[in-house]
Formats: sequence, C-alpha cells, structure tokens
Amino acid sequence: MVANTDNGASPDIQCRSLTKAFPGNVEVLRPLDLEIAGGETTALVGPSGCGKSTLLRLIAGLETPSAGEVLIGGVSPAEMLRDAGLAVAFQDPSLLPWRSVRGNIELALKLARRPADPRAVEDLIRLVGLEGFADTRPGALSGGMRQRAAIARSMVTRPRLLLLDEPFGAVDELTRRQLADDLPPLWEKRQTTTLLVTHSIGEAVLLSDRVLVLTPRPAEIIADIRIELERPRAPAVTGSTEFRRLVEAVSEALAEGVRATKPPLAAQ
Ligand SMILES: Nc1ncnc2c1ncn2[C@@H]1O[C@H](COP(=O)(O)OP(=O)(O)OP(=O)(O)O)[C@@H](O)[C@H]1O
Repeated sequence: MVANTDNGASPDIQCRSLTKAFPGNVEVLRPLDLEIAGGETTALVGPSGCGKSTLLRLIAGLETPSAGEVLIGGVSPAEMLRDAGLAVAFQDPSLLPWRSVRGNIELALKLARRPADPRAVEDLIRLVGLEGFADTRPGALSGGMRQRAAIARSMVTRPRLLLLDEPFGAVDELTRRQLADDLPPLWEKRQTTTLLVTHSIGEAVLLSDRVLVLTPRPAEIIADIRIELERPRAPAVTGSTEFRRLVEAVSEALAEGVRATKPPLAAQ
C-alpha cells in the first residue's frame, strides 16, 4: 500500500476494532475505533491504569494488538518506524548513559540515517533549556533534565508522528510551563501529528486540538472534546473563561467515566 509517508505530509492515525488483553485476562482495550487527523495534537487523559500507555504503545508498534489494527498514514506502525517518520518519548527516557546529551540527540539522526545537523541539534538543546549541559552525560542530570533531553532527541529527526507519554512528567513546574509554551508552535509549524498522554487536564487543554477522555480499564472513549482555543496560545489563555470551561468539561467526563464503570456499593 502506498503511504503518505514519503511526501512529507503528517499522517493520520486509524485504529480499527483495536483490542488488547494481557495474559491473565487483563482486558485493557475493548474494540476501539478511532480516527486522528494528520497534523493535529491530541491528548489522551484517563484514570491511572486505564490503558493510555498501552494504546500509545500499540500505535507506536511496541505492542501487538490482540485483534484489530493500527494504520498510520495507511501503513503499519512498523513500516512508519522503518521510514523514521515516527518518534516516541516515554516517561522513563532511555538515554544511553555513556553518551552526552548532544551525543544522544545526534545518535537519533544517525539511527534514522539522516545527515548530521549540528545547528538543529544545538537549537533543540537550547529549546529544551539544556544549554550548558550539551556535553553532560545522563547520569549527571536531574530526572527533568533527562526528560527534556529525550524530548529533544525525539524531535531532531523531524518526525511526522510524535508519540509522547507524560512528556513533562518529571519536569518542574516552571520548565513545564516553558515547554508547554515553546513546543506547540514548533509542532504546529512542522505540522507534526502529535499524540500525548498526560495526567494534567490543564496541560491537555493547553496543548491540544482535541482531548480524548478514557474510562477506567477496559478503556473506552467517553468524551471527544474539541479545543477551539486560538493558536498560538499565549500563557494568559489559561485565565480565560473558555479555558476554564474546557477544563471543567474534561474533568466532568473523567468523573462520569469512573461513575459509569464503578460497581454499586453493595457489589464491592
Ligand atoms: N506488559 C503487560 N503485561 C500485563 N499487564 C500489563 C502490561 N502492560 C500494562 N499492563 C496492565 O494494563 C493496564 C493498563 O496499563 P497502562 O500502563 O496502559 O495504563 P495507563 O492508563 O497508562 O496508566 P498510568 O496512567 O498509571 O500510567 C494496567 O492494569 C497494567 O497493569
């Protein structure tokens, strides 16, 4: 099948009857149908353990579906990975300990068989606030700094699909805000299809074009909320009535999902 992966377009994501169960009858995803448009940023929010990371890993091709399929720009995640059009950054950044921050970022280019691009590497190091630490090895960085290095590494190949699992999980509040301000314009400019998992409802609303709210496991989509806030989003947007309305809508959907799946008290 011809994919829209070699013309530079941001790929869409299709999940068709996607189902996942782990051994021991752990049903994580009921047949899930989902379409995500190319170039958009979508956030997945849901209670802890509902299956957000599993869904992301299925889309990344790091897990195999029990049934159903994932198509990215019309091809399998494995094909997309081969084409280096897909990049992932997970909670626990697996940086190579013997390479510096710069070395880890450069390696991503090398593995994707892309030419060295010292300027892009330095720009990204600056963007994630690690200037002065380019020659430092991960062991000498804080958790938040390692996370930022991993974000830079995931972006250096200019992937058309970016999958981020709690990208700002280990980052302090100030840096978190800085990244939330700096990264979306870059994703927008590059038209990257971005799917991110976050526990922060505010972050989901601030960063995304669409927020998908999942129920407790087995995960189902209980709400699909469009975020029509104007872009670029100034930090002040978080004080607006519309922002607060959207945060409230996501919180309400989350609570509704928990209520709908909780057995009645007598049955507990
Ligand atoms: N490899 C595995 N083998 C068995 N069970 C697994 C495996 N990976 C995940 N699970 C189970 O699947 C369920 C969903 O896990 P997942 O990590 O996708 O949830 P999550 O929504 O991302 O959670 P959190 O928000 O806490 O990170 C959990 O009950 C988890 O224990």
